Amino acid sequence: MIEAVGLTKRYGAKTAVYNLSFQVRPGAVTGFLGPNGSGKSTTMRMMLGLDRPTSGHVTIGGHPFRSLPNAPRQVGALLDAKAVHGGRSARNHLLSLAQLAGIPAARVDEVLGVVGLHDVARKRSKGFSLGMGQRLGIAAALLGDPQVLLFDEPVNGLDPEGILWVRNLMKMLASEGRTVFVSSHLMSEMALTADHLIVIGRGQLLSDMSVKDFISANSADFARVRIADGAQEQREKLTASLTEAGGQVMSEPDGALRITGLRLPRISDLAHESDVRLWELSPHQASLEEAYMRMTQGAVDYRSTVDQKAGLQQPVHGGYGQQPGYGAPQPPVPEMPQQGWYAPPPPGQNPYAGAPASPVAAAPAAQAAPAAAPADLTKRETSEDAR
Ligand SMILES: Nc1ncnc2c1ncn2[C@@H]1O[C@H](COP(=O)(O)OP(=O)(O)OP(=O)(O)O)[C@@H](O)[C@H]1O
Repeated sequence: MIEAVGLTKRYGAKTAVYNLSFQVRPGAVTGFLGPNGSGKSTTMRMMLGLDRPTSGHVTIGGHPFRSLPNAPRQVGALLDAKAVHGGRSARNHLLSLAQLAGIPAARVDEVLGVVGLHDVARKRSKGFSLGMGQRLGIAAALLGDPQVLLFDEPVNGLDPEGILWVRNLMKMLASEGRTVFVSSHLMSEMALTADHLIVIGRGQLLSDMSVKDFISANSADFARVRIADGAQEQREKLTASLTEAGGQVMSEPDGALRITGLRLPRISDLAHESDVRLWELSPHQASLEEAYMRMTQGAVDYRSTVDQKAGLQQPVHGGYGQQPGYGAPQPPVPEMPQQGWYAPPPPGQNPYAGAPASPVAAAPAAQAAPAAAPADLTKRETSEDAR
């Protein structure tokens, strides 16, 4: 198990990590998420004794990394796949690591096989592609057959087959009872790989819960309703009836209706009572990406100025004449923001409201970051970064 308690790291005036406390348990894949610059790598470096906390501490199996006896056999990590002597072959690179840790040479060939690099094992790593470099980094992490594994962006640069392989590898390692802690920006991948999530923003804990709970806490389940193409009158009737019954109705880009606040049987009853024939009535849960975007948008430091729709938009009320399948103007059903990640808010929140003002405000009460955050956590001053 990995345990962080009050972990804080300052670089001069910059607070990279602030008062982080969490546990990473064995037997599960724990995803470590957060926007660029939120402190994930700094946290992992502190776990591995590569950076010293300003305050607080982090232990692995109850010990700080630096006092673990024969650490490479207990903890394997991939932090930076490029940290390899390019003039060495993959095999020699692993052999030198194995020698330092007292690991038999036979294990090197074993892990080369596991990561699929046996055919290029004697080639110099400087000629390796990004994905091959990642595989070599993963091989190094597996070398000591450790119980605890840390991976910083392990699928970076991997092709679809490689991504699938990493996914299965992580799950297999966890199913063997190991502690697997993995950072990634690929939400769709995390949704398939992780059991549990630790989410940080600007160095502070935003969330520590299962993937399922995370999605439920940061978005509402919704129903999708589709009625016959061109059935304009029916659409209006149904929208009015659903709204009257307390539902929130939004129009999806293809003309389907997205409904929150009403359960499926109720929607079905209301459609029946309104004499509206449905082509689709289906339950949906928001994706991890949608829930993540909703939770972290207040903690994003680096955002393109080209993105005119940063944050949740006030829905546009108005015509839908150009929507496919609808020749006539459509009723004034609010449109969903035209971003792929729009998620309805959790129950009880106004679906038309903007983004939460801060990551602290967005965090569930039990997981909220400390109220008294240092001043520089609310403002990113990139010029101070001395990396
Ligand atoms: N050695 C350092 N000196 C000064 N500032 C640093 C140092 N290392 C990290 N930082 C700063 O601390 C903050 C957190 O950085 P970190 O690399 O941990 O974030 P991250 O979540 O891993 O980001 P990314 O997702 O982009 O990899 C950033 O503002 C970064 O510039």
